[in-house]
Amino acid sequence: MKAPIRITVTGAAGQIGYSLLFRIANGDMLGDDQPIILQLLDLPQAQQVLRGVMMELEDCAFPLLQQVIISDDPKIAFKDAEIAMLVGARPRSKGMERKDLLEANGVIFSVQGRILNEVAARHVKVLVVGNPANTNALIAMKNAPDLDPRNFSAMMRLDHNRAIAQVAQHLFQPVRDVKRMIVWGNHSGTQYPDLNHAQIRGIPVRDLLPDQNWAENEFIPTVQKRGTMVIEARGLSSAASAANAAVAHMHDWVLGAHHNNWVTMSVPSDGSYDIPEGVIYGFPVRCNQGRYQIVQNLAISELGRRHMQDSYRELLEEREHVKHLL
Ligand SMILES: NC(=O)c1ccc[n+]([C@@H]2O[C@H](COP(=O)([O-])OP(=O)(O)OC[C@H]3O[C@@H](n4cnc5c(N)ncnc54)[C@H](O)[C@@H]3O)[C@@H](O)[C@H]2O)c1
Ligand SMILES: O=C(O)C[C@H](O)C(=O)O
Repeated sequence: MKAPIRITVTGAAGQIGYSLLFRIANGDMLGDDQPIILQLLDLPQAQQVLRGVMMELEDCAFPLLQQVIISDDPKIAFKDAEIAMLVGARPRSKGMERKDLLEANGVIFSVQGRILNEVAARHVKVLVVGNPANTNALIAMKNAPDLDPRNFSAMMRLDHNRAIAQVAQHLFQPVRDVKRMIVWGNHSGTQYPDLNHAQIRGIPVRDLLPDQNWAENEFIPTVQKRGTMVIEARGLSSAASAANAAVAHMHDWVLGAHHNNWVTMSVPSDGSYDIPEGVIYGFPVRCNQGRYQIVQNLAISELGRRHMQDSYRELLEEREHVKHLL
């Protein structure tokens, strides 16, 4: 029997939390042989709801779930955490851009970064979901100087999955066969979903497209705007698909992606693809034994480069806006 892993989930009483916790407790994230302890954080006014969520977790009698701790104190919730899923933050509503949330949400991540630095396990893996996710992850990372920056990531997996689904649907192909998708940049309208390296059973997706203009005219804008379309349809931002992406992100980071595939993670830039250090940026990565490596030497078109630099510049603007928190 393995030792249990402590997993912190913030915003655990919220929408994403309600879809996420049961998947984690069922073993979907860390495997069906890995016992877990859930440490759930939410605001004082959400504690009653959180107690209800805890009761439901208990009522599932998940064999892997050893303990559930609920708290409104981040020092308790992050204590010895080996995995931290930072979901707790305000979502945008109709008509807002994700970066409009920086004012309201940025400070949450400076506080939580400091507390992670103080009380979490030194090898904690951090995934920031709360928007604007890339810049919030940068804030958390900068406030945790004793932790390895490579332990911090932001979620682009939902965009990655959306891109795969669009290609699979367009070409009437099974989702599982679409490999080597990438979504570069920021989790925002400037992201660059790139199918130029994607393959279906080894055949380049580009060679399968009946209309070469589809990528630029339909695929890219559809993926870029998908979050907005969900908000317009549901009146609430995506939750189950976000939780699913968070589970997949952490699963692949810890246990490796299936079938030698690569996945998109937003991670600290290291100069790869002319994206200078100093932002958290969506890159294609391979994961192995709990570590990720940015996939290198991919050819990027002129148009692709422009998209990638636009998204980089937007991240610089966001960083400038929160420089007092870094
Ligand atoms: N990166 C992505 O792909 C992606 C996808 C979907 C949603 N999101 C973002 O995730 C965040 C959460 O979305 P949601 O739909 O679950 O929102 P929600 O409003 O339903 O839940 C958020 C929860 O966070 C809690 N919270 C707020 N501040 C907190 C703090 N300081 N500490 C702990 N908990 C706190 C709230 O009380 C609430 O329970 C939003 O910012 C949303 O925009 C990101
Ligand atoms: O769009 C949003 O605000 C929520 C989330 O980031 C998404 O992509 O669905």
